[in-house]
Amino acid sequence: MYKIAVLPGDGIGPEIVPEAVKVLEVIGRRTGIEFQFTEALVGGAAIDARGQALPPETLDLCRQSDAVLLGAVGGPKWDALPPEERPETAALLPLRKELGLYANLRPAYLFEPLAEASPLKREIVAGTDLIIIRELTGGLYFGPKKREKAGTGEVAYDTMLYSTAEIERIARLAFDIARRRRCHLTSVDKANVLTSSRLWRDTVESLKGEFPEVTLEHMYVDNCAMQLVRRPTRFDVIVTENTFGDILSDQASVLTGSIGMLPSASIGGSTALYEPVHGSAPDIAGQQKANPLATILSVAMMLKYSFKMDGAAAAVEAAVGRVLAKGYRTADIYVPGTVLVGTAEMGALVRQELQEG
Ligand SMILES: NC(=O)C1=CN([C@@H]2O[C@H](COP(=O)(O)OP(=O)(O)OC[C@H]3O[C@@H](n4cnc5c(N)ncnc54)[C@H](O)[C@@H]3O)[C@@H](O)[C@H]2O)C=CC1
Ligand SMILES: CC(C)CC(=O)C(=O)O
Ligand SMILES: [Mg+2]
Repeated sequence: MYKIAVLPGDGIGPEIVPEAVKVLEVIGRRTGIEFQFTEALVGGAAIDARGQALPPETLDLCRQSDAVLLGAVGGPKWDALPPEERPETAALLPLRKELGLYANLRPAYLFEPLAEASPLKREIVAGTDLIIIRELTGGLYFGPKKREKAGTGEVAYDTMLYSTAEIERIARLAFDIARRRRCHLTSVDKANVLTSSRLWRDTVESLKGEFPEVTLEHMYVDNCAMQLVRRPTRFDVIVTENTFGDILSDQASVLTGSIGMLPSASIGGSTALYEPVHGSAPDIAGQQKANPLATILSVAMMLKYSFKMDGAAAAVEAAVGRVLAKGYRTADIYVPGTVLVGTAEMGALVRQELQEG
């Protein structure tokens, strides 16, 4: 029996998360493995109900669970709160830090039927299969920060701070993942300007002797942003700083058709967390327009990484592939000639394929 903490959060979270839970229920029935789901409050929903974005009982539940499934947090309703109370900075970042989740795995894989859904040309995106390994508990989002009065105005700063140990552990993980894929690792930094990037580059470089089968290259983040849309198939594994990885993965999602297709796994602690790469999408929340596939593919990652159920993970991915091949699309990946469906309908189609497959 596996215990799963379910944190729907805000915006489209409560629409997409149930679809992923129901996929796990099908897997449970198919394999005889019991998944026990316990729901908890996080983000704006927790602020409204409990007065704090990450209630202690939510954190306790996550610590006691075998895996965490998260929707997304944040939205205009809570944007005016002081930074230390906002859903993003008071729930999401502390949750990742408290659980020790220093590595965020963000695969950008193009399901072939979606080549036309990308605004980029088919010949550019065809064959896209890369993974961004984003450092998740250090860097610019976690370094010392301040905003204060200065003269007639204000000054503010954030700090991109890394230790050798933090860079070594994420780099080793990235080398290891590259070793199991196509043996090509791109370390992305801004070492021509940033001191922390120079430490990053020196540290990654110092480890390459441990992984002789992996080809290592270094690339500046601005160039990487450009190469990603110019020739995405040149990339296999990308390892990078927290903020750089956050930005580059949203960009990489466009190669796959939509940000609604990009799953993620945050690992490194005793309990891993799985969530779509996108946010709470307040512009479409409550309208059954959200694409649940990023969240469904996130539970495929849960099956693989937390429960070592590689066959079940592959079955979920294959079911998603077949639904797309049959022409069903949520609005974000719709093109003329395909069949427009809503969030729950897309979830039901995946479950049907899983049951039949
Ligand atoms: N992990 C998390 O909890 C994250 C939370 N956020 C928060 O989410 C809120 C909204 O942020 P945005 O910058 O608008 O980013 P967003 O990722 O929520 O939305 C960006 C655009 O992508 C679309 N989109 C996102 N997910 C989609 C899906 N599953 N299906 C179809 N379309 C989808 C949205 O409709 C929107 O047009 C903010 O409060 C932000 O801080 C943002 C990113 C991650
Ligand atoms: C609050 C942000 C750090 C969330 C985000 O954009 C992400 O993790 O992708
Ligand atoms: Mg992001």
